[in-house]
Amino acid sequence: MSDKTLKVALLGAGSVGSQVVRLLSEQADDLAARVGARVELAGVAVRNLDSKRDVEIPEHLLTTDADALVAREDVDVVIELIGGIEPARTLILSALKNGASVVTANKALVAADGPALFAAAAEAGRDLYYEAAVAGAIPILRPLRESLAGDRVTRVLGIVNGTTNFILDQMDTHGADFADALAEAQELGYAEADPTADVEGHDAAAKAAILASLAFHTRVNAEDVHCEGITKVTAFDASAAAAMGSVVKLLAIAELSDEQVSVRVHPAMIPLKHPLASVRGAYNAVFVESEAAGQLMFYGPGAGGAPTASAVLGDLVTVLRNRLSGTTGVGESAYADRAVRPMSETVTRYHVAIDVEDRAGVLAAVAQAFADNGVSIKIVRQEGRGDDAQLVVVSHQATDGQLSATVERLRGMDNVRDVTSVMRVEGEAE
Ligand SMILES: NC(=O)c1ccc[n+]([C@@H]2O[C@H](COP(=O)([O-])OP(=O)(O)OC[C@H]3O[C@@H](n4cnc5c(N)ncnc54)[C@H](O)[C@@H]3O)[C@@H](O)[C@H]2O)c1
Ligand SMILES: N[C@@H](CCO)C(=O)O
Ligand code: NA
Repeated sequence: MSDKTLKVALLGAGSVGSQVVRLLSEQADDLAARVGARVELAGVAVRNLDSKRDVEIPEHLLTTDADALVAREDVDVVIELIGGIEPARTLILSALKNGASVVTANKALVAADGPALFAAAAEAGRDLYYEAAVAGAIPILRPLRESLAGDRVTRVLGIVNGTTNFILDQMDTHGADFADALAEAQELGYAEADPTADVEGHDAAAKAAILASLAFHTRVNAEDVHCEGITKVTAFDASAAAAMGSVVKLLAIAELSDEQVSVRVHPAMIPLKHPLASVRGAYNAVFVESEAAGQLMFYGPGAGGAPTASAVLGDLVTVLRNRLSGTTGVGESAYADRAVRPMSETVTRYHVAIDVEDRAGVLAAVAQAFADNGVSIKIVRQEGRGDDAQLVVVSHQATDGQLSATVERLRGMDNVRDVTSVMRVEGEAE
């Protein structure tokens, strides 16, 4: 083992940061053996010195001056666990400029401004690793970046937000109230500082952008991702899914077709027999389809302090080994420069439930609305309800533009009383 001691500066000691401190201390000997040098905390930047923390941090390590900490010449690696765009961005850029490598879990920042960060790392000859940013503890970025680098990935389909999966699961299995389930996810440390990012789908969209960039060797940022969250998912949607032998999940989907990428996050019905249907609680799973390997599934804890810290420590060991041997890992691979397909041209399927008047010609008029938009119908089910009827229509594949135009037309029809549920259908053969 080298006599050198490698120094780590930690920014942020919240849910994830405090677990990183714990693991660095509890596993110090193993980490030293694996890295080939002792690993020591140089300092921990916090917002408030007196906050109550999940782990005890020696007082002399704490500072509220993150800028001064990243400017220290003896720091080899900066771990950024503050979250958000600023000051995280400026701190990471100055860490790289000062010659430190960086490990971060900050998907919001990587998805918003990845190329500038990767360029700064390349210019500095340092590493920027972010495995914890997508699907927490699950190794998914390195498999895409390294293990699958010789294959052609065509599709990534994932449950990548623990908070929303936890909420949907609690609503589905225990009939839980949305607000109670969200409060529990916050209590368990899964949710973002502002949980709007979780429930509106922005957190999953950031992860989808990162996955798509790595899978398809191109640049996709958060703004390229069509994003719908779970706030409009109702108990009726859940029961409509159950009636179809399906379950509602918030999916992140990145696809490559005709050399264009399409990237989207939205709730969708998936059949109970699909492997993603059994992903419960705050667990995540990412399904990868590639030309030679076929289907691969990566599954595990997608959120929470300790699981996320596991991914951070994994990156830390790699980055420190690189430091010792004077090398860096693989940088950005964005040579393919692919166009992003608009959502309206993305192919999907819809499940639509409508309340209609139960009289002659109504079914034909509804069918005509689908036909006029070029949408073929796969399943129609009708249930009588006094003078009304509930119609459930499941379409064949069509573009999202054709499908949403059909729903608009249904909403405007005199004999349609209400469109009670509109949900995309994924993970099912045509
Ligand atoms: N919690 C998870 O399950 C999870 C999983 C994967 C990735 N992440 C990511 O990890 C990062 C940290 O998440 P978290 O859950 O630990 O958040 P958190 O809110 O629990 O912790 C963030 C900490 O940073 C501190 N902080 C904010 N601004 C600061 C500043 N300028 N200087 C010093 N400290 C500052 C806050 O006081 C807080 O203690 C985020 O980027 C998040 O998206 C979290
Ligand atoms: N808030 C995120 C943390 C993991 O990135 C989630 O719930 O999945
Ligand atoms: Na991960």
